Amino acid sequence: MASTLKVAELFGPTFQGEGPSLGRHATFVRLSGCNLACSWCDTPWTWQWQSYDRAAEQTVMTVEAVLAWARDRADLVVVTGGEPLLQAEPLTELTTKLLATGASVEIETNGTVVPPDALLAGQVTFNVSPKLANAGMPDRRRVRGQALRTLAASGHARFKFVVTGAADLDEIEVLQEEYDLDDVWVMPEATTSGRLLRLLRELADPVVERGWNLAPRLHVLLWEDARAR
Ligand SMILES: Nc1nc2[nH]cc(C(=O)O)c2c(=O)[nH]1
Ligand code: SF4
Ligand SMILES: [Mg+2]
Repeated sequence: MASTLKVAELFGPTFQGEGPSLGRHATFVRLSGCNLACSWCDTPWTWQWQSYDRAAEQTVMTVEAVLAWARDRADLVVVTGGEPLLQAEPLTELTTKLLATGASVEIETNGTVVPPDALLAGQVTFNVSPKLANAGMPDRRRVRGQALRTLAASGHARFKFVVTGAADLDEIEVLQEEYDLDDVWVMPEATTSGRLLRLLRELADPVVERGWNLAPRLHVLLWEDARAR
């Protein structure tokens, strides 16, 4: 039987709006389902089935159909969610086939799931966003040592933290020390350009002092909270 993925949205080309590849021409595969429940989640239609109609928001597609949609659409394919690693097996098949077309592939993950060896061994880049206390869940749920250590040791991960103010930064420092995270990016929690700019200005000096990277959310600057941009 053909392997399938639960898909929330296919969109692009657009720009990678977050993290170290910010500004790159990219196309997006947004997978459905998440194992966390962040209070400020900007994609609740991928998992919040009390508020969203699962039958309307989730489409089961074959890996081949997703591949046919994504291939040759952009040099960079970003797979996001939800939490894409909840579908590790078909995700590995999809990304392996995408890489074989010559595309670069990034997976956005919340850093709580250990990727399978076949995915770690390949050329996929992981944009890992471990969640801080500001997401409103206990740390044992959102911080998973084995997953963070495996990702950090893979040589294919960079770490992007969603921050609601400068007071969150000490928490990142603790995680950086404990899990040996060497490529730290800070991103404001904002779905409007006004809040985004205010937080960027608040964060700039303290982030530069700590030797970290700071990036906005380009799609929010351009299109505010529009879906599928
Ligand atoms: N343009 C754009 N860039 C993104 N980078 C990560 C995204 C995400 O939702 O995970 C995202 C998104 O939704 N849009
Ligand atoms: S991990 Fe991402 S998709 Fe899941 S609830 Fe948190 S912000 Fe939303
Ligand atoms: Mg997002």
